[in-house]
This record gives sequence, C-alpha cells and structure tokens, in this order.
Amino acid sequence: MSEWQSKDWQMEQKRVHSVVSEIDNKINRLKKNTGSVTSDVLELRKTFWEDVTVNLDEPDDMIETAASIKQQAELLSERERTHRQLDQQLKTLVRLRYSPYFGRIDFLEEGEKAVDTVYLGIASLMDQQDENFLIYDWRAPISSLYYDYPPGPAQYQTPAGVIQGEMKLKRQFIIRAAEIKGMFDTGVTIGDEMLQEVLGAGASTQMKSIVATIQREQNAIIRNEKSKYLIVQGVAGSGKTSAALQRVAFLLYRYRGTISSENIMLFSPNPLFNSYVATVLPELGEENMQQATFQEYLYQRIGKNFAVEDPFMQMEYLLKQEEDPDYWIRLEGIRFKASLQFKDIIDQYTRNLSADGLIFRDLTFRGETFISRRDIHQYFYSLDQSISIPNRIQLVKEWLLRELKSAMKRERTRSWVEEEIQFLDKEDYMEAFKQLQKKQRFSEATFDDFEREQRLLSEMVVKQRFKPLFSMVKNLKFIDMPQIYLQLFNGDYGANELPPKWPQISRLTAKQINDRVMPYEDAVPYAYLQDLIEGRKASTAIRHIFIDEAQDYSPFQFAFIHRLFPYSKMTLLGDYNQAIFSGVTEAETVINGFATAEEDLATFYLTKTYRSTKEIVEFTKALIPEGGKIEPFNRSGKKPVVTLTDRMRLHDSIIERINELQAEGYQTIAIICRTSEESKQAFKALRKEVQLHLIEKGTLTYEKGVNVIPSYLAKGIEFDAVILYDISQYKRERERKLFYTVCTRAMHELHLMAASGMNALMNNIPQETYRIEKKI
Ligand SMILES: Nc1ncnc2c1ncn2[C@@H]1O[C@H](COP(=O)(O)OP(=O)(O)OP(=O)(O)O)[C@@H](O)[C@H]1O
Repeated sequence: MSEWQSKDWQMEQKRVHSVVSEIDNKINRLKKNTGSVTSDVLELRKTFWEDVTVNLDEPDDMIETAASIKQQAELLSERERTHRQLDQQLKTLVRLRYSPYFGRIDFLEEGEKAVDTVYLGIASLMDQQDENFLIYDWRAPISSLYYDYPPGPAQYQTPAGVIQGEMKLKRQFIIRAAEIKGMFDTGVTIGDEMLQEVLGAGASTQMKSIVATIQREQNAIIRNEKSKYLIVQGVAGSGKTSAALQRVAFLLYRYRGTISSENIMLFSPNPLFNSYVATVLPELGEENMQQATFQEYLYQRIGKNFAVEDPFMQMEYLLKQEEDPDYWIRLEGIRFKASLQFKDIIDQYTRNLSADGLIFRDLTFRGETFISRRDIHQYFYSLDQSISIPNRIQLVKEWLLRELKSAMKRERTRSWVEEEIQFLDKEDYMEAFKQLQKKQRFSEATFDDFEREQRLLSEMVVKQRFKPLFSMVKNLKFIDMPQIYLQLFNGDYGANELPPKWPQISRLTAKQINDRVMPYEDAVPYAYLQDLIEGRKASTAIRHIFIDEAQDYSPFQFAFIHRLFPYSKMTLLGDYNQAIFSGVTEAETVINGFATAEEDLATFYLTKTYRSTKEIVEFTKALIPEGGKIEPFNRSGKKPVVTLTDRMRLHDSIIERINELQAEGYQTIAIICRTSEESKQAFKALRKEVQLHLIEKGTLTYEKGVNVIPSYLAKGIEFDAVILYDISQYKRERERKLFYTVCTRAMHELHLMAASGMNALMNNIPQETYRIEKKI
C-alpha cells in the first residue's frame, strides 16, 4: 500500500470510529427511550383493567364500558407499536455499528462549488445536531449514483427532477466490527474485488442481501417506479430473486407511510424457498413482505372439497408415468388448460350460462327434498337476465334463506321435534334453562316456565337440524360447481379450436373430478369459473405482487392472479430456460407470452450470471439453445466432473465424492435426484455411510451439510457443491430445462454421476468444458 493510500485508509478508519461513537450515543439514548416505553407497556398491561370502568348493569353502562375498553386497548396498541419501532431502530443501529457503510461517492453538483461526500449504508444516520447525514440510506435518490456510474459525469433522479454533476470518487469498503478490512477505489462497475469476495465465500442456507454490490442493470429493476408491470427475464444465477428482495426494500422506503410490508406479496415456488429468502429484508432493517406459494392459495380455495394435486405431484407423474395409458391425453389436457384459449372458452361458457345451464343441488331435510334443484333453477332463470350471474346468485341465496327461516318456524310444532327433545342431553337442558333465565331478566312477560322451556328446546332442536342447510346456502353450496365445470367440456364453442383429443380429455377430467381429485391443471380453471359464477371481490390490500420463478406459471394462471389483484403492480421474475414444468409439458408460460399495453410494461434482460464459477457456466450454457448469450462473472474454479460408473458402484462413488468435497471445506452439498422417489432411495442407501438430510416438498428449512433433494425443489436455491445423482435418467429432450436447472444450482463445484452411460442431452456440449472420470 502506497503512502497516500495508507493515509487515506487511516483517515477513513478514523471516520469509521467517529461514526461508530455517534452510533453508540444514539444506541444509548434509544435504549433509555425504549426502556421507558417498555415499562409503559408493562404497566399498561398490568393495570389494564384498573383504568377501565366496568359496569354492565344497564345497556348504557355496557356501551360505556365497551368504549372504555376500546380506548385503553388503543392506548396499549399505540405504545406497543412505538415499542416495536424503537426496537427495530435499535436493531438497525446495532447492525450499522458492526458495518456502518459500504460505499462512498464524492459528487460535485453542477453549479455548486463544494463536493458532497456521501457514505452509503443500509440506513441513514444523522449527526448529533441532526443536520448532516453521516450515512445515507442506499435507497436515497443520491445513492443511485453509486450503482449507476463510474467516476466522471453522472446524474440522478430526484422527485424534483434530474440532478447532474461529476462523480469525483467512488470508493468501496468492507467494514466488519467497525474495522476497515478492505477499501477499493473503483472504476466502471461495482468492483470485482468486492464481488469476488462475496461470491467466493460459501453458499449459505439463507439468501443474503446484495446491497453493497448491486449492479447497474439490477439497480434499474430495483428502483423502477414507473411501470405497472415489470418482467425480468434473467439467466440462472443472474440475481433475479436478489433484485426482487432489494426492490421490496426499496418500495418500503420510497413509499413509507403509504405502503407497508402487509401490502406487498411474494409468490414463491415452495415452502423451502419461502424460508430461504426470509432473512434478506430483516437484514436490511425491514419487515418481511407477505409470502405464499400459489399452491397454498389454491388449496385454501378448493382444498375442502377436493384432494388438490400440487405441481410437484403433477411433475412426479410426468416424470415417471409415461407408461400410463392416459399419459399423452393428460399431457395434451395440461397444455390446453394452461392457455388463454381455454380461459376464453370458460368466458364464453359463462356467457351461455347466463341464459341457461347452471346446475344446482337439492336442499334436503330429514331425507326429503325440501327445495329441489329444479326449483332453484327455475327461480334463478326467472330473474332478470340483465342482472349478472353473481348478483342473481345472491338473490337466490336470499330467497333460500327466507324459505329456510319460514320452514324452521313450521317445523317447530312437528312431532319429530318433540321426539328429539326427549333424547336431548342434560347439557342441552341446562343451556335452555340458562337462556330462559337470561331472557327473563329483560322481559316483563310472565309465561308459564314449562311452556317457555319447551318452546326454547324445540327452537334449539330445529335450529340445530337446520344449521347445515343454512351453512350450505350461505356458502353457496347449492350450486353444483363440479358438475358445472364438467358440463363445460361438452359444450360447443364455435370458432374456438379445441385440441384433437378433447373427448378423451373430457372423460379423464370427469373421472378425476367425480372422484373428488382436482388435478393441478384444473385447479385454476375451476376456481376461475367459480369466481365468474359466484363473484369475488378483488383484493385491494395488496399493492405490489412479486412472482418469482414466473416461468412456472401458465398464461391462464397469471390471468387468474391478475384478476384477483387487479390494482396491484406486478414484478415477474423468471427464466424461460428453467421452465421445467412447461419444458416437460410443452405448455405455454406467462414469461414469454405476456401481453399488455406497452406503456404499462418494462422488460429487463439479465444475461450476466453471478452464482457459478466460469467453468460451471461454460458447461451449463452449452446445454441450452441460446446459452451463448450468458456471461459468467470472472471467478474461476474446477471444471465439472462427469463420473461414469454403474449401479453397483454409484453409491460408493457418491460417498467418495462427498468425502472429498467435505475435506475441501464445502459446507452445503446437495445430491440432486430427478424425482422424489429417487431421492428417497438415495437417502436410504447413503445415510448408512454419511450424515444426510432429506428434503421433501413440505420441508421448511434446510441445514448445512449434505442434503438429498428432488430436482424440482432445488430451483431458486444454491449450494457450494452439487452432485447430480444419476444423469443417465435425464433421457428425454423434454427434460433439458430440468437438467439445466439442476446443473445451475452449483456455486463452486458440479459433479455429475452417470450410472448407465452419458445422457443424450450432453451430446452437444464441448468436451473441453468438463472432465470425465471412470469408476467402473
Ligand atoms: N449484485 C450482486 N452482488 C453479489 N452477489 C450477487 C449479485 N447478484 C446476484 N448475486 C448472487 O448470485 C447468486 C444468485 O442470485 P439469485 O438467486 O438472486 O439469482 P436468480 O436469478 O434468482 O437465480 P435462479 O434463477 O438460478 O434461481 C446469489 O448467491 C446472489 O447472492
């Protein structure tokens, strides 16, 4: 280090210490405040009832009591909220104390004389007088200079307009425990040194924030405010998920006060992925957004009435059941049911249903039809056709409820009621007695108690018996949705072209729906049709939706999500080359068929990949047609190794490899199998020799060590080293994307085991991109 460099270093270190001492002051002050709020909260909780005036004597007193409780609860919740905020601030300060900032820019604004020195960290920090920024939040408008420009002319956008000027210096820091560990003055992009350090480290079981090394093209995604829809098509490992999470943090900052973490929702591919990304926002001092898998949503919608197949079960079927006589019919069905054409057919079908065709269920009571499906049908179609179907359904519902209420009155005097009263439990009598007493308190009437009790008991009996009918009507179960859905397959849709095997598809669908099984490909069309008939209020609470692994959503599924959240902005992140479901089924995916008005849409392409070493990228890019465009980050490692072995020696070869990798210090190693069945077999055989974890579709977190995982669950996550269990099994062209996806999970080392010969998908891969070892 030259003399001036070391001088600079000392000067910067001095500044770090001074900032840290300011942070300490703030921490101390905050702790005092937090302490007093904590004791306020504790005191309030303890004395909650003392400060509430409880008087239940008269109705007026009761109202007053309720108001008093409400007031006290509001006070408590306000103090609790303040407490949470102070706690959050404290956590952020503690994080800043450890590493106050990661970058500095010196910027001379046009027309100004003095250079602004801006230090960037995960949150802003003011000096003691609250006058100057010691640290700028990385999301502040001026901070974007750091991500977007090398030293030289530069500009940034503020709400008031564009600010132009010249960047005089761009410096990066690695600060740990208040000590500068590294410091680089950088040129064009966020320096290689820093990225080298981050990417060279081991994979973690939880995703990390990339705040210090966000690249310019990622920054554009993170800070986009204009477009309603953002589509990010990025190659494997290009930082799509990372950028998405940074974008969430940006939106929370930019729209603080109007948008909070409850207004942002991330759809992720599986529960494991949910927890994989769950630490990024807290690391940045923000609360996590809402997270769900699409499957969870579907399950919540139709899981009560059907065994809903999930995408993983569908994938297992597609990978294993080719010999099933219905395989190709189902495949054609999956393709068609993914398309917007099928959605059009459902729209057309629903329009027809407005005139005729809805199917209802009988309402039966004590084994007899009480209101027949025909009566309901007649009532529905007697209503004015200009009223929408959902509104007519509401009118039918109201009519049925009225009918039920008058029937209930009629039934009270029937002989069956008296009979059932005889068989009532002691508790029921007690309940009736209690109710009677309660009523008498407020009533002047002086009926014969016995008569009153009998009446109450008969009311109870009838009410109990009518309960299921009321709930059936309230939940609109008088509509026979499964049969309405199946009837759709028998219609004539004129100009809409149906697939050649439509009758067989229709038969297969009927078989499953009648068995109360909801195939994954039918779940969305079914729920969509149900919404059209029953009506569903659009959600207004969610303002931003993120869909990760968007290539796994069909155009129909996306249209469905869009209908549920019509007012949300959306960010879709995907990689067409990793469209494993659509790869196997050849169905369309939303990622390359997104249609919307141009002014609403911004499309981004990320071609640089950060996850894997250059050697692994050179190998994987040869696997896909347009792989030539993929640019690896300049980080070197070993070439991928293909081990030719046989079934006898497969497990020994894998164990040998695991031992080598562990000796090299790798902490997350994945054995990726093609299917879940293969994973289970591998796990059973290998666990005798080495400590392992098995990851299944319900697995919530994964641990360091060796994990056995089925291919489709490994998407989105990464490992230090990947061992592909048996690449000879990836035989079909349709599995190319799946094969590519699993290979791209490796950061540092990729090992491919072949138990019965090389696979055909590797035919065009240049020999020099990998090494072959023989273990036969
Ligand atoms: N700007 C960056 N700075 C540091 N690391 C980065 C950056 N961008 C991406 N990475 C790292 O690259 C790896 C891949 O990122 P990420 O998982 O976000 O990519 P992806 O595009 O979602 O990948 P895939 O589609 O393969 O699941 C992660 O380890 C991430 O931390």
